[in-house]
Amino acid sequence: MSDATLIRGARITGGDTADILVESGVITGVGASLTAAGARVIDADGLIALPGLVDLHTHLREPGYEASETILSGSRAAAAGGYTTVFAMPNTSPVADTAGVVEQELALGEAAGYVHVQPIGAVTVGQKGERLAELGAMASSRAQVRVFSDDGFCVFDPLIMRRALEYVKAFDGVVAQHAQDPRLTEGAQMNEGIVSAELGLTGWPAVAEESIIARDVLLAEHVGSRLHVCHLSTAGSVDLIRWAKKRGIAVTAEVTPHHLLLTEDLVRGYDARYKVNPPLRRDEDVQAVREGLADGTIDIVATDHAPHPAEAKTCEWQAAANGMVGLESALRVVHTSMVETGLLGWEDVARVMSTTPARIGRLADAGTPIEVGAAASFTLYDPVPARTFGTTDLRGKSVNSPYLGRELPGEVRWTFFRGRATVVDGAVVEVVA
Ligand SMILES: NC(=O)N[C@@H](CC(=O)O)C(=O)O
Repeated sequence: MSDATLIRGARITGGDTADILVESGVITGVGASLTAAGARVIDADGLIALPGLVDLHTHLREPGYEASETILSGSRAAAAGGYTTVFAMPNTSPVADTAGVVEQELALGEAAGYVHVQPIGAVTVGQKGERLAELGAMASSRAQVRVFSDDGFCVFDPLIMRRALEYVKAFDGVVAQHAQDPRLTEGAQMNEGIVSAELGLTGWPAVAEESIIARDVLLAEHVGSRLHVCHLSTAGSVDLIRWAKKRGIAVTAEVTPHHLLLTEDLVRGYDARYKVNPPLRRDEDVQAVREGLADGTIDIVATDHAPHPAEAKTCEWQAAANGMVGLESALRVVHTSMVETGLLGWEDVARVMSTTPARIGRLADAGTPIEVGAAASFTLYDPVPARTFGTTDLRGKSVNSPYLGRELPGEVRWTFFRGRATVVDGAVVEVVA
């Protein structure tokens, strides 16, 4: 029997309409009026075909915090959002700071089968910031780690940061920095500014992010290495990255969907779903990160999907954990914040949510355009008008989404990972067959 799938009439990356033929996990045809005897036919009229999304910043919580998420549940959430690759942050228990842990994560991702789970290695042992982890061993392991981060913590010691930047050059790796001066943010609960003063909450000042970015772009220039800045959130940070790129420094930067849409004003209700690190910022910052993403200063959108159990979120603000789930909503949030505003077209969305994150993470077989010969990893997105985002839209283990009850456009209708459907007509498949 044929394993072929014929997708009829999708708008390729939001542009011209064409059929897509998939056989044995590979795209074997893109064009008008394709035929394939015995193929399963999918009517994609009105749907936008995008290369499978690639998330450079996901927290999957396994090993160690499986009550919040597992590699399997997070993979399902990813597929629901149109993703075919997620880079898993190392703040697990044990921390992913050895070849053994990253290989275990890789294997669990393969067993789940929904997306490629690409482990990120910790920069320092136990993410404690004191001495370098086994970066070389993780790079040469079966997981072939190329991205290293202590995300959740800043690599604060400048000498350790310098050594990490120097070390990863040997295998074309990149250090993804969580830019947060820990001293300037001790006890911080939200963005520092007028709202924090009104609410009497300890502030997280923009300068705590900006001063680390300034230091690190200079270090990256000094040692001639690649630096990636995680979840950039302030107007000043955008200016610094713009300056660094103009100077020829090899820096890339990401923004999260929530920093493209939400502001600190939401904290006024003390609903801990809006508590996140870095915190939601001012409207001026949201405008600046949108412009930065539109003009290429910011390279990518990354979710910072951070699942937490109900008890860590349905409590008083000060006791609540930082973090929001984001895999299932990311494309819809980018649709409303960047496409509906005219700041990005769908080709740009494919670039910032698929092609460039794969390139930064040095994954050759992810983020590839929808063309003959490429792996059949893509998503079919229906740009339907806004409807209420609800718990049925969430497919992971945790429900700490800031969008519940909010109107968002669009719907992921189908996702294919290496030729196999992971989302079928809006529903995540139980088992990837
Ligand atoms: N982004 C978040 O708000 N939370 C992250 C870690 C972190 O960056 O603090 C998490 O792992 O929960």
